[in-house]
This record gives sequence, C-alpha cells and structure tokens, in this order.
Amino acid sequence: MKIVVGSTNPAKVNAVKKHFTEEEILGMEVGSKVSSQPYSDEETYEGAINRARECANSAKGCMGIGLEGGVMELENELYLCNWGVLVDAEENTFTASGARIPLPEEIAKELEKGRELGDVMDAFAEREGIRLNEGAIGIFTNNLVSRMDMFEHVVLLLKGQYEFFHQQRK
Ligand SMILES: O=P(O)(O)OP(=O)(O)OP(=O)(O)OC[C@H]1O[C@@H](n2cnc3c(O)ncnc32)[C@H](O)[C@@H]1O
Ligand SMILES: [Mg+2]
Repeated sequence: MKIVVGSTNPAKVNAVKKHFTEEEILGMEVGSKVSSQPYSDEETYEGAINRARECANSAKGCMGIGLEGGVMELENELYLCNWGVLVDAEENTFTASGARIPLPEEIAKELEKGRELGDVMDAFAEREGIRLNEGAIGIFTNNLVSRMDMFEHVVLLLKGQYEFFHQQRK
C-alpha cells in the first residue's frame, strides 16, 4: 500500500518511513488550511486532519497521514503540542497527539508577537532549520527527545490503532 504524508519535512516523513517499512512512502506538500503557527490543540488537530484528508484523496487506494505542530496555552504557559491523523483507503480516521513540554518564557514571548516557532528557534539556537532536525523539543530536552522521536511515537499510536481496528473486523 502507498502512504502519502502531508509534508516534506524529514522529521515527519522519516518518522513514518521508520515504522511503515513495507509500504511505499511519499512526502507531499499540502496546505494545512490553518494558520502557519497553530495556537491551540483544536487548531493543531484541524491542521493534521486537513493534511491527512488531502493526502488520502490524492490517489486511489492510498492512505494519508497528516502531522502538525503547534502550541497551546495552559496555566499561563505555552506548551508545544503535536497532532497526527491517519485516514485509510476506506476513510476510517485515527487520531493521536504527541508529547508536550512547556516553552521557556523568552520563546513564548516571541510567539505572542505573532512569530513562528521555527523562526524563533533558529534565532535562539543561531542555526537554520531546527524545525527540520531536532526541533524545539530536542533543544529543550537536551537532545534526549528529537522532533522525529516525538513524531515516531505519534505514528506508532496511529499505526497501532489502525491495526487494532482492522484486526477486530476480521
Ligand atoms: O513543512 P511542514 O510540514 O509544514 O513542517 P513545519 O516544520 O512547518 O511544521 P508545522 O507546520 O507542523 O508546525 C507549525 C509551526 O510550528 C513550528 N514548530 C512546531 N514544532 C516545532 C519544533 O519542535 N521545532 C521548531 N519549530 C517547530 C514550525 O516550524 C511551524 O512554524
Ligand atoms: Mg508548516
């Protein structure tokens, strides 16, 4: 089966490739149809579902996976939040969220001004492409958990639910 992932970001595409080794994986740029910096669980979830649906509809018989990163407010702190959605060839939909950690106040302040986390992180680390590599989660966990590790866990949660659902129907 072919799996279309709604992104070309290697932190996302490689997380899918690692856990769907039998399938053909294609990364494709699709619109999330939400803001480029989602600011709540709802908006981040919405972005993931929009990406997954568009991917699932892009070719006959394929499966779509949407992975979306964002932030959400809780108790006066801004947390990283991530959502994943898998839409299979029959349009069954599976959802999962990723691990979350609070962002340091100096980062949160920049986001409140309307900047995107990817850009803020590059400025903070004085390096380009943090979002394509270890991500904010990698930097703020001292590289113990990378952005790909986090998305891998989301992909496993999606894959496991998909397998359970299809096994139950046999
Ligand atoms: O190409 P796409 O798939 O859009 O990948 P992206 O890196 O832009 O990722 P998202 O759109 O899912 O994330 C929304 C925004 O949050 C940023 N972001 C989310 N998580 C991040 C992380 O761990 N490290 C750095 N930036 C992150 C990201 O760069 C965007 O500005
Ligand atoms: Mg993006």
